[in-house]
Amino acid sequence: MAQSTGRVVGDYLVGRQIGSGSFSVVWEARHRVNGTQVAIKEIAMDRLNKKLQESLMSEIFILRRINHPNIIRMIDMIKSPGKIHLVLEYCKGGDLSVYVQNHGSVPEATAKHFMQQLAAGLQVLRDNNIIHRDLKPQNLLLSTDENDADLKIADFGFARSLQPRGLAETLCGSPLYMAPEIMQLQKYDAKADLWSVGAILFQLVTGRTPFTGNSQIQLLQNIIRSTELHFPADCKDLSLDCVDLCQKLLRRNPVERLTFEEFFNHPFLSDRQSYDFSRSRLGLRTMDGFLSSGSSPSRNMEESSQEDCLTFLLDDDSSGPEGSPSYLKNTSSMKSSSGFNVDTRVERREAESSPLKYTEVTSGHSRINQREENNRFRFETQINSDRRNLREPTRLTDSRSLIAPERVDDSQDSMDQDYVLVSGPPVDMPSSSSSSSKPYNFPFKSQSPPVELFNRSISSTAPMPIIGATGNSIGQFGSLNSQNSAPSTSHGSLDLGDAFEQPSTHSLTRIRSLRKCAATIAELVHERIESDKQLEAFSIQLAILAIWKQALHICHTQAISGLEGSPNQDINRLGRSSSLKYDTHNSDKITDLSHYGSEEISSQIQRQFIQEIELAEELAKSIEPGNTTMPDAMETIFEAALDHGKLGGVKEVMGDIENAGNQYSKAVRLLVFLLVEAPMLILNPPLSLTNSVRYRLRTYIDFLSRRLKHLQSHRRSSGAQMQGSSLAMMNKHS
Ligand SMILES: Nc1ncnc2c1ncn2[C@@H]1O[C@H](COP(=O)(O)OP(=O)(O)OP(=O)(O)O)[C@@H](O)[C@H]1O
Repeated sequence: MAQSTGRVVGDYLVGRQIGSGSFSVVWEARHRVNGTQVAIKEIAMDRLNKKLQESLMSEIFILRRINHPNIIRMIDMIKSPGKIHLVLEYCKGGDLSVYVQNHGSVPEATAKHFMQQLAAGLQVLRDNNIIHRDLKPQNLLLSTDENDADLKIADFGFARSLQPRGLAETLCGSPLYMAPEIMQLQKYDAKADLWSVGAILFQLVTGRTPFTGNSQIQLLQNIIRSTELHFPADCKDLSLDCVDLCQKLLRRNPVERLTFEEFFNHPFLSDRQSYDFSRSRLGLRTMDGFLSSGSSPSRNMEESSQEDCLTFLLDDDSSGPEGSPSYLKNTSSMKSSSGFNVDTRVERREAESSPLKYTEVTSGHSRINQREENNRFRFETQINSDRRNLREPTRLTDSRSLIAPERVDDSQDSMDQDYVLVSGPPVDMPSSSSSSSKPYNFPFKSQSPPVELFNRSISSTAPMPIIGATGNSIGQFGSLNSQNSAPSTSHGSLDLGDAFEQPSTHSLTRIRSLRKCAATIAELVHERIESDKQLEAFSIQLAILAIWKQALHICHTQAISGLEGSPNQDINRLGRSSSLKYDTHNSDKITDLSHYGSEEISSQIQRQFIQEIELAEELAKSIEPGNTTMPDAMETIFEAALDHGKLGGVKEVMGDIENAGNQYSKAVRLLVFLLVEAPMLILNPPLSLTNSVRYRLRTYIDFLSRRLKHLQSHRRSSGAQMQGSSLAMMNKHS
């Protein structure tokens, strides 16, 4: 019999504690009149910021709508000062993780029973357009501790949004059931839940998780490296159906993974006697005058498959109930925010990308043992790189995510955190025509700090697509050479995507451009490391992660058709660009891509990305906890571009044409990155450029390109002169 604490919450007498989560304590309790046993989840509201409070409300909203035997039932919600108590049906059997701990592997029949129950619960979620995102045994509660217990899905995204996966968790925890696309911060869809289902099934029947790793990085590496699903030797008796279901659920590529309909209809679950799926269709209830919706038995398969592929940004948990992590917006606009065809099928099991989000270890309630075990990654610190904190001291223990490159802030929060470029009349800008013929009239004032490009704004809340770049000088850069910074070579051609301010829509061209950006910016990181500016290096490194994440995203989503169907010539171009001299940081992996197919390119990018994460880890370790100000990577990059421009000017004055060209090229690449790629990256907050700043960037690029052209013609003419004199010499000698 539970020991009562003597505390009363509403009509309930609170008993012993039965569990705890990151932001909650769960108590066993009884109704003081009828004695009904319940679980009370107590949440301290003062620990939640506004966004999290909204997520909690979203969870409550979801729970109140649903009445189904396989979804934890919320009986009541009781508010008290500073606290919210969710009165939940009591699950005597505890959670499935305890069951698995106690039983090890379970007979297939038991696994099938749990899977059927889970499928029924998931069907309700599907009907309500809810993605759970964090399905794992700990979130599956059991009505009893018997084999035929009812399984109930619990924890709808609230805890998930409370614990955005971040660096610390990335490094210290191991989300054994999390879909790789979520780990990689890809856009993901409802199928992410199906990966988790596969991992849970695998564990039920084998007694162990399909993939392991002491950290999220290791786990991800293991998932990526594996070519097929390995069942332990002692699991030979598993039915073909069971093995087949595990394999089809645990496909890395969500496109290849089973759809929900296929899952629901899989032969392993087809024994319906023990469970009636149709119950799930009746699961909604009317509450608070709110009519349930979305229960549509007639939904056809096509519709369901399409919805499986609805994507939304990771951790889009910020805009109230509908924007909560667990609420799948059923709008067509969500279908492909990337603009790529997510339905593209591939023959291969492609490895996905892997940006890992940076967060904290703040909770004392971690259930993940590795956290404690892994001192190497003890990461008591949280560095907030949000640009909004650029000039504000940021406590390293802040629990906000670091870069969260996948995050798009909600409008309210980003009101005061987005930076846009200062509007107003362009300053220090020579006209293109005047600058073109005057060798030293470059727009970089060497003695004064560069004009501050990035500024706070309360007027911009969302990434602004670059539009309206018409017929500007950018289009003239085809002859520039920014991609090739090797001093000994000519300056080649500058890849500006489609020669406008939009990145190329061609996947390989875009990847190539991103790769070049990453390589150039990587130089900055190394320069900063060498001059012991770890914090700056770290913040820039996060931008590099965002770049690779974008590349991975391209591979992952469209690529498949884009890469495979791409002309060889483009692949070769990608290969040729590997001669970047300054690509030391990245060069070993992404080398000559011309020899590789799309799958290999994708895995190379993944490996590269993981390397970059490792560097970020290293840098993060060297940062002292405490109050610190996170530099703004975009500003740093801009300043570096100006420095290169200035230095190029100096070199040109000194007659060092080769180095002048290199400096100009680097400056151009960084500026092009800011103009073309950076606004398209998923940064937190996103980078928005005003027209005047775009104009300024274009003008700088234009100026530099003219200088480069000038240098090139100078080289050509001196080369011709040299040739002429050599010929004369040879003639003389002959
Ligand atoms: N209705 C319930 N009946 C019985 N036990 C429960 C119930 N709800 C939660 N528990 C127990 O309490 C534990 C903590 O639950 P809670 O939902 O607060 O956190 P969590 O989701 O497990 O963790 P986190 O919030 O960190 O993800 C659960 O793992 C489970 O063992």
